[in-house]
Formats: sequence, C-alpha cells, structure tokens
Amino acid sequence: MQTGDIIDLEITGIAHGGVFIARHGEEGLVVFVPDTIPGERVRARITQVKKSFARAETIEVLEASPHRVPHIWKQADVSVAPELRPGGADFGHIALEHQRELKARVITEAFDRFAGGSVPVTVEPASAHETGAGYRTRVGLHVDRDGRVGPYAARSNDVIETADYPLATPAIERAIAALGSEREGRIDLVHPADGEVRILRRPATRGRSRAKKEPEVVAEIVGGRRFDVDVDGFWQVHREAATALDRVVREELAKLDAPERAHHLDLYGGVGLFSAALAGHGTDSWVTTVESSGRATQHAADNLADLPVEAISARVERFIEHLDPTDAISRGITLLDPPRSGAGEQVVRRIGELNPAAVVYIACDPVALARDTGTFRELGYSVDSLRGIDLFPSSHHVEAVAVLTR
Ligand SMILES: C[S@@+](CC[C@H](N)C(=O)[O-])C[C@H]1O[C@@H](n2cnc3c(N)ncnc32)[C@H](O)[C@@H]1O
Repeated sequence: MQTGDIIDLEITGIAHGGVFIARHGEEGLVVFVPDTIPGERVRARITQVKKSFARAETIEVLEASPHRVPHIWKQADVSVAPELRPGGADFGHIALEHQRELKARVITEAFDRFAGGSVPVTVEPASAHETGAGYRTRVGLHVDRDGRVGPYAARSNDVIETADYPLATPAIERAIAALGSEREGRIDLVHPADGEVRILRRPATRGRSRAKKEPEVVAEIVGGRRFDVDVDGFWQVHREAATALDRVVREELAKLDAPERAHHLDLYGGVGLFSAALAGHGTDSWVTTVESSGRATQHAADNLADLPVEAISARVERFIEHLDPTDAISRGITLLDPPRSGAGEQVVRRIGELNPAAVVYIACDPVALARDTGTFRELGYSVDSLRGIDLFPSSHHVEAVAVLTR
C-alpha cells in the first residue's frame, strides 16, 4: 500500500479524535478515515502509510450507514474535494442521536484502556431543543496572505472560504458575512449574553511584539448570576454549555451527603462558574477557587463577592502541594476542570492525600479523564457517576463529568 492508492474499506470502529477505523489487507493494517461512520463501506485515498497504521480520506460512500444525514455544513460534505472541506464539523454528517452514541463509545473505550475498566455512560444533549447548529458563541478564523478569511481545511493550514458557518450563532454568521478582505493573522468572534458580536482582529506581527491592550470585559449569565469574563478569556463555547454544566454539577452534588463546615476546592476555576454551586453544598461551607490567570481570578472574586468564596491566582499543582490536609477539606468536594491535557498524576495523587469526600471531575478530553480516573482508582476512589454532555454537537468533541468517592 502506498500514498495515493485508492481502496475500498469497511468501517468497523471509531477512534478518539474524529476518525474512524478500517482494517486492510491480510495483516489487518489499521487505516484511520474521517468523514465516514462505522458500518459504512467507502472508497478512500491513502494519504499516509506508517509501519503500524495508515491514514486515508473518504472520496465516495459506497454503502451508507442509516445514520448518515446530509452534512450540516455543505462545504464539508464528502462530495466536496477533501482538501476543500473545512475543519470543525467532523461529525456533521451523522444523525445527532448517533453522534452521541458514538461519543459514549469513545468514552467507554477510553475507560477500558486507560482507567482500568469502563462504567456505564450516556451522552446527553446540552438542552432539549438541541439541533446541532447555531450554537457556537466563540469562533476563531484565520486570514491568509491574500486576505482570505475562513477556517483551516480539515487536515491542513489552508484557509477555506465558505459561504456559511452553520455551527456559529446566526449573529456571528452575519458578522462573518460582513467581513471584507482582512490583514493576515487571526480573527476571533465572540457573542456574549448582551447579543452584540465582538470582532477581535489579531494581525500576524512577524516577530514584532505589540503593546497589549487591556481586554474588554463581557458578561455571561448562568442561573440568574452574572459572570464577568475577559472577551478573550476562557468561557464555554456552546451557548447553553455553562448552564448545562452548572445544572449537571448541581444534580450530582444533590446526590451526595450534604456536609457541615466543609471546605470545597474549585480547581482550574476560571471566572468561578462552579464555585457558586459548590458554595451552596452543605451548611456553613466555603470554597477556594484556584486559577492561573490573574485577570480571571479577579473576575471570579468579583463575580462571587456575595458568597463564601476565596479566589486565588496560582498554578493548581503548586497551590495544592502547599495546602495542608484538613478535616474540612476531607468533608468537602474537590472539583476540577483542567485543560485538555488533564490534571495529571502529580495533581491527582496530591488530591488523594487531601482526601476529599468526593471528587467532581469535568473533562473536555475523555482520554485525559480516563488516565486521571485510573490514578484516582489506584488511590481507592471509585466512580459513582459518569455523564457525557454534548457541548460540541456536529464535532467529535465531548464533555464528561465524573463523580468519584472513596
Ligand atoms: C477548561 S477551563 C475551565 C474554567 C472554568 N472551570 C469554567 O468552566 O469556566 C480551564 C482553566 O484552567 C486554567 N488553567 C490552566 N492550567 C492551569 C494550571 N496549571 N493551574 C491553574 N489554572 C490553570 C485556564 O486558565 C482555564 O481558565
């Protein structure tokens, strides 16, 4: 087999990262293929051959899955040449319900491989009226040397011009349509709760560093509470995500014994989204939220000023290393919402020493969650509950919330 070969493949599985699995030849070489669905037969062009696997691109669907639907993004459809398909909607050709089944399968397989065994999981929509479109309140685009604006192609850094952006909120889609030729670099569009789209132009500076202006502060609303956040700071992308996660965390906390005088930790806390729920868990409890961005920490302090929440700007790994174990922490909840790479073994082991009654782990990467869960299990924690939440419909990404107790 070599690059450029065209072969027919039976798709048998799904891998992490939005690609599907076929086996080829007598040795059953694994071939990773995007734009297909398990159960399909496709014609594909080999794009890379390695010792233990190959990659291919789908050029034609020979036998379609009953779960195949017209792609939510016309430009990303399998009928378009692979190099002209934009990235970002790699599940856009799959019926929403089946997308969630596939995401549950990915979480299950990650737990089987990295967490010492799977636990039952289903993936829930962010809200009952999810359509898989019109949800992104944050969109990042690129501008190439010729001033063309768009996303990168699915597997390259070529900017693709496209007539529509079905995953973006309609207001962001309109703002993109009104852009002209732009300066090379990046453009981020942000649609906060006030409904007015902000356009952040970041021209390439080619080694020159620019004086950094203070970012604008925008407001988001969750459960009637206002959260100020820098316009370019971390906030969930899906317009319903923060509300859905807050609801799931509150539902999970309600299943746990309500402690008295507990000290809860909200690690990787951002602007304090989960501290509000934690502060209400048990009587006379208090929360320390820990976040590395100084500006986000200041917002957390202001956003939660009416609650018993202390906001600390620090790296989690350093902060918890120096935090003394107390009875109050062991009566409380330690919630963590780390970046994609996960918390890692050192942080998880230190949490084990702090010995909280329960750990609530919010994860945007199932493999990182599975690895860290494996460490928690070694430390004697077991998984009480695992829920997937579909905060990135029409893409392979999935959020998961795990509750662990000892
Ligand atoms: C996935 S976000 C979660 C934020 C918040 N929980 C929310 O839902 O809005 C991860 C946050 O962790 C922060 N962060 C990343 N690495 C960190 C570290 N080592 N220590 C503390 N905070 C960190 C980032 O700045 C970001 O705000």
